[in-house]
Formats: sequence, structure tokens, C-alpha cells
Amino acid sequence: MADKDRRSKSMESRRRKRTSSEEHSYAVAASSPWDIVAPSPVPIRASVSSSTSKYPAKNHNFNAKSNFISEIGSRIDYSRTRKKIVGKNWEDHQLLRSGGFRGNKVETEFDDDEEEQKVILHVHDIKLPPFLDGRVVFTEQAELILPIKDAMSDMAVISRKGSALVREIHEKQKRDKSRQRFWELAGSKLGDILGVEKSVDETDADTVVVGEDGEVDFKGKARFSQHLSVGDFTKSKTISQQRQNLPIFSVQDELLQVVRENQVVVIIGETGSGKTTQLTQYFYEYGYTANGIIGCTQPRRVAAMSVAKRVSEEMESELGDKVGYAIRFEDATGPSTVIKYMTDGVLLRETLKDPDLEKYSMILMDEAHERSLDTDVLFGILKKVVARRRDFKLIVTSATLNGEKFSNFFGGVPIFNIPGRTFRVQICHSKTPCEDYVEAAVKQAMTIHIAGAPGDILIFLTGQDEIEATCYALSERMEQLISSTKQPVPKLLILPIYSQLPADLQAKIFHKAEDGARKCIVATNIAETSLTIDGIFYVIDTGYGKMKVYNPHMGMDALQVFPISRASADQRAGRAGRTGPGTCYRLYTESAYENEMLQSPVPEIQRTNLGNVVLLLKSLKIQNLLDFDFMDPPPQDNILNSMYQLWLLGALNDVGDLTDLGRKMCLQFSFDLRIGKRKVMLLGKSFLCQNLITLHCLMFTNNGKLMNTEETGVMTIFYRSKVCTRLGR
Ligand SMILES: Nc1ncnc2c1ncn2[C@@H]1O[C@H](COP(=O)(O)OP(=O)(O)OP(=O)(O)O)[C@@H](O)[C@H]1O
Repeated sequence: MADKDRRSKSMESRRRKRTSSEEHSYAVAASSPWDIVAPSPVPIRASVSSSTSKYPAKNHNFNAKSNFISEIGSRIDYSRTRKKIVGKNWEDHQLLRSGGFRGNKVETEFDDDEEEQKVILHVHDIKLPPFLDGRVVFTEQAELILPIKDAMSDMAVISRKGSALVREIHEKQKRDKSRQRFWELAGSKLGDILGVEKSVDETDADTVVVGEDGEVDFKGKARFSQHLSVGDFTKSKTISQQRQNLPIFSVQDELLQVVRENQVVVIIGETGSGKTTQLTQYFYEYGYTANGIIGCTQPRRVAAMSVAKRVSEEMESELGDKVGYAIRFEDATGPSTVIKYMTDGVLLRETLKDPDLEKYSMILMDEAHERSLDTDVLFGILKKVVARRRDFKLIVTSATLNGEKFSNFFGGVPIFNIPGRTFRVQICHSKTPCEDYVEAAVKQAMTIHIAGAPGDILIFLTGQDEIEATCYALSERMEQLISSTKQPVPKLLILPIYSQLPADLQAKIFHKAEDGARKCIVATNIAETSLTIDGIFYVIDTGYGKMKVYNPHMGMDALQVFPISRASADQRAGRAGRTGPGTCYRLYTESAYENEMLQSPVPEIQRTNLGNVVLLLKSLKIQNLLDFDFMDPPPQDNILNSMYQLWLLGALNDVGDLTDLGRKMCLQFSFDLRIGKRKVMLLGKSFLCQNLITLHCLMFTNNGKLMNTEETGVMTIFYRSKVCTRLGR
């Protein structure tokens, strides 16, 4: 009995202690209501609102907080009491169950009274910056735009389901604990099949090269230019004969005349007609480089460098001499460069330093139909340059028939059509929709390899995961084939390519397979435009691709799989007819091509986060975004949410102007580094913990590369780290 009393006393004292500590914690909570009602970190539109505002409160509004406390004070009391009761019941319940305390009645369920069923919604009284109070309209596009034609179509449903084969391979790899990156496979069986020789880890830490602009690629050795071999294309013909065979050659004079007479011209031509490689040379030969250089933009890095390589060969000059290229982390141009291929992002950055692009006499915007974010911003900027500089020419080229749109944007400029194509491409559609397009692609590739005529294969998939799984499945099936037959099986050289793969491994796709072997390139849409891979006669097009889509409710971009557009499908097919007649196997029906695919992709500017664009335009002193000439205006929600994020980060002030921090965030970092990370890196500098912060940013940044050494000076710290070297994909 005495024992029982002691126990019950100690229990009582513990309960008292607990209650007082609870009260203490509630007192703290009461002075910090944001702990009770967590502020939303992203501008989620409030569906329930007590005010006219659409956005959540900026969470450092302390006046708003104290009003809020008094308003909800009674609710806090209520919830405190409830918590105490529940806590007490729980404690008793535990003691009784453990046998430490005996009672007559054990409550196994706590009463749920009516009150507890109530859901209490706390709605912040939002203070928005004046420029986002809804009175200013930033765009003519009120609605969000879906990057898909019909969300219920077969292709859309399949794209959401994903591939069963990929899942199966993942499971298998997880079980085997052997899931590795391709460049870590050196020496392994799969590595041998794939022809992977060395790992990125072998990169020498001491040879890191810091670029002039302060940007460092710690895979300096993995530069494209050091790994490109001279093309083996059509050895039977000289380069000048090959040039003369191209459709563009026959219309050269008319084309030059149209360009002479007009400041802006839109040029439309089939894939392989010679737009990318020939136009720059014609303009150079015609003398357009007398007062400046010719710039040609490409939406993708691999295209910029491979085309520059080809043109330098055609002009019999070293790459980087007369013809060069500039992509992020790599500038292969020199003082005598007159033709410069570059990504559109590189040109966009140049406009910040030189708004009139004085060093260029002419810009060619190639593959304009891709409508990347950078291309669309460039359209608006270059339109202004054209108006300011009468000596400046702008050529817009596209493979699709949307020339009218480009022409109208520049005020009804002429459209020049290049007739014909170099080689025929036979198109074969699937008779029924493919439930698992990865499995179908593997089967099709094996069928071609076993039974098809010579010629290399190019498979289009959506991303790294699918590519790795496909390479794995292909190598497995090759092994099975070899072990199940006594006949000699020709070698299949399987080569993956996606943007995160190191440049030296990407460049492998241009190397010729050894005699008797067939090359099978497994690619994302980075191999879709402008690329000529010598020997590709078969294309397998799954019909899907990944697209970055902004979710304004989450305030983030997400990569999602969608059916591609008809324009992209034509581009993919076009990769088969570059150096000879080819065949394209489409793993979707003809009806899907006609009815389930958009004619051209939804412009990136209408579906992604615009934080970078807003920063850039503000840096270019464009205060009112409505004043900027967008070919297709971005949706209102995207602009508002992006501006709201910038304001929260302190990049914009209360009237929507760029702050000093915002200017730094724009000028000191690469465009594809997320704006939030830029701020963290800048803050790291002020708090003298930059090394650590930079390391964190590096580890979580999209490409795992350090963006700006001016800001850091810490390269060697993490450059030596294996983790980071691996991250430097
Ligand atoms: N690296 C290369 N090796 C061999 N031949 C090449 C190479 N690059 C280009 N060619 C030849 O030049 C032709 C024209 O290529 P180019 O890239 O200029 O065409 P395009 O009209 O721009 O096509 P696209 O719109 O698909 O980019 C190709 O079809 C091919 O025959």
C-alpha cells in the first residue's frame, strides 16, 4: 500500500512537472504564433481568405503577428487544455498497461467530444508588396497553359504510368546492390559492354582550370573539344562535294539576295537541308564578317560544339580559330574567330554586358521552333537591337512550318523556304499503342541488330533512368543471345547520352564503332536537333520526352514526362537521314501522331518558373514586364508567383524594383542556378561560412558545378572530395 502511495505521489509530481513544462512551452509558443501556424514557404494561393489578398503573409510581419495572437488567444487556451487532458490520459494509460499502477478501470479509448471534431482554420492577414496587390497587370495571358493536347489520350495515360521494364530493372539492381553510374562501370562486365574506360573519379584535382569569367568546370578534362574525332562521314565524297549536294546549295544566290535586302529574315527548311552548317559559311564568304562576327545560337550544348567542329572542318581551320563555340564552362573561341556557335543562354548573358551586341554583325537563331526560355527572351531583346542598329542582321531558322509566327513577330519579315531534303527517311508507325515504350524500344533495337541492314541506331527516351535501364536491358539481351547461339553475333556498342553525362562520355557517340560492330545510341531529346551522327540510319522514337513544368501552387518547376510534339517527332526522324537514307520506327500509332500530339511544343516561357527571366529583364532596366515583347506572353500566375518569390528573397523591393542583392543574384551566377541557391551563396559570403554553404549548394545544385569562383575561392576544398567529384556529372 505504502508502495502504491509512493508510486502515485511520484506520478503526480511527474505530472505536475510535465504540466508546468507544457505551460512553459505554450508560453513560448504564444509569443511565437508562427510555431503554431506554420507559415507557408511558397506562395500557395489561399483558398480560404479573410482579406482580398491572394498571397500568404511575409513571415516577418511582427505587427500582424501580435494582432493575430490576440485574435486567436482563446483558441490557444482551448487547445492547451485539450492537450493537457490528452497528455494526462495517455500517461495514465501507459502506466496502467506497464503494470506500474493498478486501477479498477482502464480507459482504452479517449473521448472524442464534439469540440474536437472542429477544424480550426487560421488565416493570415496578408501584407503584400504594393506592386503585387493585383492592380498591376503584367501579362496578357490570364490562364495557365497545359503542355499536352489531351490529358486522357492513350499517350498521356502511358506517359503517366511509366515503364514496367524500368521498374523491374531498378528492383533487380537494388537487390544486387549494383546500381552504378555508367562512368563508374569501368572494368566491370557491363562497363566493358558499354565501352566505358575510366571513371570521373580519376580526374586530377590539381589540373582544375578557372575560366576568365570566374567559372570553373572541375571536370576540365572532360571537355567536348578534346574528345571529338574527325567525322568519317561519306568518305567517298570530298567535303566540298558534300556541301554542294545539300538542298540549300541550289538556292544560295536567292537566299543571299533576300538577306541583303532585309534586316530580318525567317528561313524554313527540312532537317538536313544545311541551315545550321551552311548559312554561317555563306554569310562569311559573302563578307558579313567585315564589321563584326557571326553568331549562331543553339538550344543545346552538344549541338553547339558538334556543329562548330563540323564547320571548322569544312572551312579547313582548327576548332577555336576561325570557327569556335561557347557553352557554359567552355569557351572554344579565339581572337580570329569569325563564326561563333553558342547556346542561347551564352548570348543572353552577353546582352547583359553589351546590350547592343556590338561585336556581332549578324545573329542566326537556329532551331527557333524549340522555343526555349532563353530563345524567347532573346527574341524580345534582339528585336530591340534590330531597331537600334541598322547594320545588324537577324536570321531566324526553323525546320517547322510556323514561320508565319516568327515573321509576324518581327513585323511581317520575309520567309525564305529551302526546298527538298538530302536523304529520304522512311517512317514506320506502330499499329497499336505501346503500353511499355522502353520494352518496345529494346525489342525494336534487338530486331534491327539481328535482322536489319548495316547502320547505327538512335533511340529516343525521356531521361537518365530510362536510358540506364535500356542500356542494361540491351546488354543483358545481348549476353543471352550470345550464350544461346553458336552463330557469331555482331557486337553492339551501346552508348548512353543525356545532359548530366560528362562531356567526354557524351562525345563518344560521335566515334565510329569498330568494324563489324553496330552502334546503338540511347539518348534524351538532347540529340534531337542539329546533330549529325555519322552512320545513324535507324531512329527509334518512343514519342515521349521530359519537360520542365512550373507548378505555381508549389512554386517550383518539375520535370515531367509528356508526349512530344509533332515538330519534335519530325526532328527525331530527321536524325536518320543525314548521311544516307534512313528509317524511323515510331512506337506510337499514326493516329496518335495526328491527334494526340501538339503541333509544336508549348514555349518554355509559358510553362516554367520565370524568376530568372524577371531578374534578367529587371537588370536590363525593363521595369514593366508588359513593355517587354514576348512572342507568347507567360501566364499571369507564373509571373506573379515568380515575382513574389523574388520579393520574399529580397531580390525585389516593395515597388518591384531590383535591389542590390537582386542585381548580384542576376550578375554573379549562371542562369540555370536556382535563384534561392544564389541568395544562399551570397549570404554565405557575408556570414563567413561560405565554404560550407558553397559546398551545400554545390551538392544540391542541378549540375553539381561551382558557378562562381570570385564568390568562393574554395575550389580545392571540395574539388578533392570524391563525393563532389562524383556529383560533377
Ligand atoms: N558532323 C557531320 N558529319 C557528317 N556530315 C555532316 C555533319 N554535320 C552536317 N553534316 C551534313 O550536313 C547536312 C546538313 O546539316 P545541317 O546541320 O546544316 O542541317 P540542318 O538543315 O540545320 O538540319 P537540322 O534542322 O536538322 O539541324 C547533314 O544532313 C549532313 O549530311
